[in-house]
Amino acid sequence: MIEIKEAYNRCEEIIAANSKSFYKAFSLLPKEKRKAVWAVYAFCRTVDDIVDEGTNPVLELEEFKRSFQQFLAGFYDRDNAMWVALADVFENFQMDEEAFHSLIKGQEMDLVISRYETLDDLMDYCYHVASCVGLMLLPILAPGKKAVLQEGAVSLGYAMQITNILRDIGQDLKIGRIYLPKEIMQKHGLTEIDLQQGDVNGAFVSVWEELAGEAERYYRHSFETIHEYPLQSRMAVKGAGLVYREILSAIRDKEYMVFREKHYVSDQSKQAILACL
Ligand SMILES: CC(C)=CCC/C(C)=C/CC/C(C)=C/COP(=O)(O)OP(=O)(O)O
Repeated sequence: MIEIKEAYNRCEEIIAANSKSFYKAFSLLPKEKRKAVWAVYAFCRTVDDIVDEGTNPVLELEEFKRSFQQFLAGFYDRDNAMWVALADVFENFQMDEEAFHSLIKGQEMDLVISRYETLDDLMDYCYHVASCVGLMLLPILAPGKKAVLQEGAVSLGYAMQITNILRDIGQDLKIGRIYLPKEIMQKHGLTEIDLQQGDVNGAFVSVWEELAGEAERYYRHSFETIHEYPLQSRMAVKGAGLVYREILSAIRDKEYMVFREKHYVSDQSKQAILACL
């Protein structure tokens, strides 16, 4: 049986090793909230890893869904840090179970869908894999404020996921996935062959910028309600949003070279953004 303190430590290691941006931004939270975010991150990472790295992802995801149902009924592996920490989170906060189910559904979409026809189709995917993370975190970040903050949390998830997609175009192509909606590619005359050839042509930049514009719009919309968060959480949420938004600038600075490289926000820029909050 793993001790609760040890369980949270393990979740901290998971977020620190996998997402420096989120780790840094959410370190601005008070301890109890920070630890809860680590546990939610560990849950998201586990589901994501099953889909991206599992040997039999369909089967493993089914198994994971069963484990989550069992967890909700109070039965879970006491040797598993994620479940132990998450059980503590569910005890201390009014967690939104539906959001957890929706996140899993989003990961299932990744197993069966590798192309998106319309922007609406893509946003439905973004809702499941990222906006739902916002809804999972909301009861921790802003207890009792769902009514006023839900829309902003969903928007921030949309914005971040579009950013993530625009950063990971090359990596996703390698595993056979194209998230850029066909209707937007067609509008600008970008073909799948251009993408496969890693051609940063005018059409590619137009598609990229159209989606970046969508992301920017969602970031702005989410920031409109930031004052509704309790003071303790405000800087962390705004910081996470600003740091993630900065990825778009980092890619523009590198002239949209997303096919062979992954662009990060430098530690210095992260520091500068967080210091200005
Ligand atoms: C209210 C609120 C806080 C809303 C935001 C919700 C949120 C944090 C969504 C995550 C979206 C996203 C693109 C995650 C990538 O994680 P990753 O681990 O792959 O990150 P990486 O970019 O560091 O690789």
